[in-house]
Amino acid sequence: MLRLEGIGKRFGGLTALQGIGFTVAKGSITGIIGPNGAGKTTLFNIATGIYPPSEGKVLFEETDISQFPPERRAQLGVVRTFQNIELFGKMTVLENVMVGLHTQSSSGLFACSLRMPWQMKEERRIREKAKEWLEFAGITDLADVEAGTLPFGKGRLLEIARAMALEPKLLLMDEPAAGLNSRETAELAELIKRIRDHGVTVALVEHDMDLVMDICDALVVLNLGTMLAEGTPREIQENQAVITAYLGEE
Ligand SMILES: Nc1ncnc2c1ncn2[C@@H]1O[C@H](COP(=O)(O)OP(=O)(O)OP(=O)(O)O)[C@@H](O)[C@H]1O
Repeated sequence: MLRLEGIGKRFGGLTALQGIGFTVAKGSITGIIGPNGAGKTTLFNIATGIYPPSEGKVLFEETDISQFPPERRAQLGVVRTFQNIELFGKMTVLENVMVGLHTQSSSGLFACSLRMPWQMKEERRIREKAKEWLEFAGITDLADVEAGTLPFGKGRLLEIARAMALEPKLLLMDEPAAGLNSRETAELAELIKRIRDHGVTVALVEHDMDLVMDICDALVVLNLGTMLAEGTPREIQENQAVITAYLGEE
């Protein structure tokens, strides 16, 4: 689904990544892990189009998207979530998902504000669709709550619902468990598995090892800008180089 080939990234004289190559298999939940400063965020930014790689290629379904900006990737089905949740705080939970759907709709926000009959119908369709995504994320009861007042964990679920409304083929998540307590993390884990079971491939950068080991089908371990290992969670847990890299950090 997503293939990285020989990815390198330099910031001035600093080599942040070198020779990174792996595939995110269709239908998988793939985790990218590694000690602090390993290059995870840099790799995530390259995969999502924040900046291009200094060398190598990002291929999505065999299309070279290395130079595509985030919007163009989203049109192809590569959608991301943010570590710092970016919601419209003054809008309700439901409206936040509706905004995402409007950007896809033929009429758009402006036309809908004119309230022509066919646009009203479109508006109703979008509202229904948005409700379905709230249900999917388990936050239906919060539909009319102002998004800015949500507890952090619910905000994250909303952000994911909004991303899912774009009907991605691949969802890239930047530290989805950051800032969540254990109950919220468990809720998140269930949602991410549901997303995979819904047919959406997931790749995530994450620090929470328990979560990663629980939900991921495959792991990629970065260390000091290079690839240290890849394999199943069990293989990674038993990998001596990985154990040394993590212990060396403490
Ligand atoms: N925009 C930038 N300009 C210069 N150096 C950068 C930039 N972004 C990252 N780096 C450097 O690249 C290296 C990898 O950083 P990166 O943030 O990708 O690691 P990380 O694995 O995400 O770390 P953490 O787990 O602490 O978030 C670090 O040495 C960092 O200082």
